Amino acid sequence: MANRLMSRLTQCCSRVFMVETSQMTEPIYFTLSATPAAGNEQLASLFGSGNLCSVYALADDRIQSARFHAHLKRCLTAELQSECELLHAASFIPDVKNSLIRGFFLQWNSVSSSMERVVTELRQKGSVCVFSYRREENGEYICVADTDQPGERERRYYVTPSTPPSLHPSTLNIRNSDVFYQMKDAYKVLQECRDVIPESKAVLKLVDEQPLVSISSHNGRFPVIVIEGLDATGKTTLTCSLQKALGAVLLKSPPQVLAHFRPRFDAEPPLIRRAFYALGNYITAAQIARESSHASVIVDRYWHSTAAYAIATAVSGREENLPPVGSELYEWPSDLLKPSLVLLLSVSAEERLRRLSHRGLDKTEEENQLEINHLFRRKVATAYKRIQNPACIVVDANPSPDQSIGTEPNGSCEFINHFN
Ligand SMILES: Nc1ncnc2c1ncn2[C@@H]1O[C@H](COP(=O)(O)OP(=O)(O)O)[C@@H](O)[C@H]1O
Ligand SMILES: Nc1ccn([C@@H]2O[C@H](COP(=O)(O)OP(=O)(O)O)[C@@H](O)[C@H]2O)c(=O)n1
Repeated sequence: MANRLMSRLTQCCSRVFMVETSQMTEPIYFTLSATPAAGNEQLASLFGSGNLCSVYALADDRIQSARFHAHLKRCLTAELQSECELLHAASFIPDVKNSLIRGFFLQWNSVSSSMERVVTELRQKGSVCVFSYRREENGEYICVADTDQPGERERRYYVTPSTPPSLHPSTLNIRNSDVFYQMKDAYKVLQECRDVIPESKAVLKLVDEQPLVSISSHNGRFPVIVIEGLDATGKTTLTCSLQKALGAVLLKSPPQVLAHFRPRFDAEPPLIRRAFYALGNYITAAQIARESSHASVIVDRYWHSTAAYAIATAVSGREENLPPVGSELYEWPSDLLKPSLVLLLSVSAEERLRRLSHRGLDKTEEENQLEINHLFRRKVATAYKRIQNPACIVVDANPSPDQSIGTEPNGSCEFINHFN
């Protein structure tokens, strides 16, 4: 099986390979070709020192592939932490959606017995594809890959520099791997996981029990206001105040009925985790449709959170790598109930950290990452603001609750004064 999948990686001449040497710089791109080609500075820096190989986890189905990729990362990180540098790598076909296959690029300097052992063990595994790289004395860069061709154990390729694609390759797989634009697509992922994650059945049952909500179910009798923002921007504080002030019903996404499943799905790779949160929005939508017929509804996080976090996590590296403004990836799902208003609470990085430190609650792994990773936080904030139809109105949430909260200079309304 792995050999067949390996062919998918190597025999396709139009495939481009990418190695990310740091979060802040442009990845290194190259192709594998049958004829020698001149290198460039980037390849020289990559091949400059030590031993190199790349590893891709491959399986026939997407659930196995996603879980195996996460497993491989855990193994490589645990086994090789001190001995080698683990870089993110990927292979893709430019402009071809869902062609991205993620992997790792390993760089190690000395002759390391555990590196040799791990690489040999990986080669023997059915679902791992390993490429070795070296620089020849004549200066050519060579990649050696196993093959499944009769009479041929391995094949040599010349590593050839490639120009960066116009859109960052991690955007190729977002649709239906990180963000789901119809309920049936997220539903399908959890259906495919039923055997490996039994909790999926219970989640699907909860989804099935909800009455079907058409996007026009919210007929506007009572307003539905969604409050969005990064952790500790004051969503819970504001939603509670609004609930009291407006006599509104308070809902959240994911809904309470899914709360105890979250730790289970938070531990899964993005494909499964994001499908879980996507389905949560549809359960919340059914609750919104029900409640908004007799009262105003305030919702603590909804679709904007699901999409913004998913896109910011899926897109590696710099903020510029995010899908551009107007990309179809920021569209609202065609079958998800729309709120009347979405407010995005925005606080400065300093104020947010101050609030987090006062709160002292347990934080999810992702939130810990947010705290140390300003770049990721900026990407989430930018993705929030690019989501369209409905777009969110940015609210300056820096003032304390007893001060007025207005919109940011580019915002469009003075939303609420003295919400306490
Ligand atoms: N406007 C505000 N000014 C100062 N502190 C605030 C404000 N809003 C919330 N807080 C405090 O910041 C922390 C995070 O607020 P919370 O409402 O739980 O945020 P979220 O729900 O967005 O994670 C809490 O300790 C809360 O008391
Ligand atoms: N509607 C939602 C809500 C949360 N989420 C995910 O859940 C995480 C934050 O949810 P949370 O409930 O811990 O956040 P707070 O409301 O505590 O700030 C984000 O990192 C998202 O990945 C989502 O995908 N969709």
